Amino acid sequence: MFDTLQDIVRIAMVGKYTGLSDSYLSVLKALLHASVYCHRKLVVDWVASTDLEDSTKIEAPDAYKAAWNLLKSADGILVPGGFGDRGVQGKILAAKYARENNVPYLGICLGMQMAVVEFARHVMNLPHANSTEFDPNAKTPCVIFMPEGSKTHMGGTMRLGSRRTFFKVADCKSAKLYGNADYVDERHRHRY
Ligand SMILES: NC(=O)CC[C@H](N)C(=O)O
Repeated sequence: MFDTLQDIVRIAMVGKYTGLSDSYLSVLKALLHASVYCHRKLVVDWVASTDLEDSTKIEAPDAYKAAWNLLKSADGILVPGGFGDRGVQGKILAAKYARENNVPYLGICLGMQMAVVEFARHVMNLPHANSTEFDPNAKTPCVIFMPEGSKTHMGGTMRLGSRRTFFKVADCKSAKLYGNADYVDERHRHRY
């Protein structure tokens, strides 16, 4: 079926492990299923998020240009999960580009958290907005350590596995995405 598809859909995958597609295997499989459903031939362009950053413009201008060209030719931008602050600025830049240019953006875990930081900084005019994962003393924390976790036991404290989330707000956009459900069971793997 995949081989018969003609029209291409380009997805820019902006992450850290660009040389290691195994770590994003489930994301790639989901994209493949979704693209076949939409009768599109999936092309995934891997973009190292650090290559989108200003420092790369100076240190490796060709890599910077190539990364931005890939991002700009994408039909959709996906920023998957991740840990650690390397490449985080590039993820924020990708989210900003997507928002300003109306390119569909899917942020998973860290990718979603960075879209929140981007929106807070550039739309809500909160320049110090950050996740406390990257700045524990952030003046405007907008992604915070989950109170049920323990700061002293890293690794063992992640919110892992299925968890029920209730939609409590009337006319809630997230609830609509889930067909106006009262609650949703989602898989978690994060500390913030
Ligand atoms: N799965 C993830 O992407 C984790 C995001 C972030 N590092 C957190 O711990 O919340």
